[in-house]
Amino acid sequence: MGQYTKDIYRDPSGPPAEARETPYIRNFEDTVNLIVSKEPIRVCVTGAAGQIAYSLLYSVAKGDVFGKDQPVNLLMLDIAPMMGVLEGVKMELQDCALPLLREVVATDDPEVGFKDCDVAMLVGAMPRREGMERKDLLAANVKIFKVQGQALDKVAKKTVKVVVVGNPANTNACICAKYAQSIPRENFSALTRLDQNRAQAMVAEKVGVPADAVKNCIIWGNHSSTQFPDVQHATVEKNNQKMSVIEAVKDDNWVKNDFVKTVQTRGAAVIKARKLSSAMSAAKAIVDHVRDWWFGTPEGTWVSMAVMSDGSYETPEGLIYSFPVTIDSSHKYTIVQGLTINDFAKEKMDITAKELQEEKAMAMEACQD
Ligand SMILES: NC(=O)C1=CN([C@@H]2O[C@H](COP(=O)(O)OP(=O)(O)OC[C@H]3O[C@@H](n4cnc5c(N)ncnc54)[C@H](O)[C@@H]3O)[C@@H](O)[C@H]2O)C=CC1
Ligand SMILES: O=C([O-])CC(=O)C(=O)O
Repeated sequence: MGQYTKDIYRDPSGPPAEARETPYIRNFEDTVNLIVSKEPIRVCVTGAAGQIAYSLLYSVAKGDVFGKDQPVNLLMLDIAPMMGVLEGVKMELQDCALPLLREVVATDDPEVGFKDCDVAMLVGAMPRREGMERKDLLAANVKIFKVQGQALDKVAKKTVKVVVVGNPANTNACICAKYAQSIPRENFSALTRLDQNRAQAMVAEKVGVPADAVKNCIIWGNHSSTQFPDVQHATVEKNNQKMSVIEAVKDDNWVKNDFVKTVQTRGAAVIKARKLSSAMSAAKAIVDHVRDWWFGTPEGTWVSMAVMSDGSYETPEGLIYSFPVTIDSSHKYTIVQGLTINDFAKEKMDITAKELQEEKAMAMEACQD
């Protein structure tokens, strides 16, 4: 056993000696050996001094995303005035004494933050306040993603997986990919998992089942109030019986109106109540998004990710549009094909595509100067 393993055994918070003969401890030893033998991966979180990152960093460092046997080096990026705060976050992470956490870097230089990174979680940007739409942040935020795209292009691994969270997330991801030409476009995504989780939880409450009994809700399009949350192909398990959500809910009016509107405006409702935008639920959604990208989706299940459109479902190519995807064990996602799109859905999907086209045009212009 290596030095690191011995240190864990000396740790008073480790397993009691009398428990070492139990099957649990044999598993513990296996896990420790795996941790010792695996190379750390490099994970960058931007906006690391902000509120989403405060939850997210802990989840990443304790193994919720990349597994309990995968060591991580955390690269935390924020802007110069936040370096003092970031030092505090770094101290707290160290004080958690997490066995998977190896190196912690705090920096305001994107080329340091993205150096050789395997995964980049781009959270850092200005959040909206009450009364704003996410696209109102475009002028302020889009240039951040131009600079970060250029830095990723220069120093990140070419296999880096990027998830953009900072709003307007889809368009920021589009700009980031554009300025990182040496990295495949498929490696860029934007977060719509929070919308999916909201939709799933809302349906579960309506039907009276736990959230994980609801599967395959879809978010189409933009992470904005034009997104289309769609349960036409979703299923629910109730009393050991699997059925379609439409059948379980038995309320077409709710599905087409209240449900859609509530998911579309949930972010604004949280801001109104908290005077700050969603943070805990956003961090949880980032964990879900990246974990599924890393490990793959379970058989028969798809998840929503905003990815580069290839024209599927007649969406304009070259937009970062949210689709249902399945993911294999080699981190490759595939847009689910062949779903029936009725007239109601088609109309909603076109509205959100149009908004994304407009945002992209505005973003390209903002990046010229
Ligand atoms: N896609 C989604 O589902 C969601 C997106 N968001 C968005 O995430 C973003 C972050 O939200 P919060 O953490 O609540 O905001 P926050 O204001 O608490 O933190 C943002 C952090 O980003 C930093 N930052 C600003 N410019 C930066 C740059 N160029 N490089 C690195 N860091 C930079 C700030 O200094 C700050 O520490 C916002 O744009 C918000 O609208 C929030 C919730 C959900
Ligand atoms: O609404 C916002 O501005 C923050 C966000 O993206 C969300 O909560 O979905």
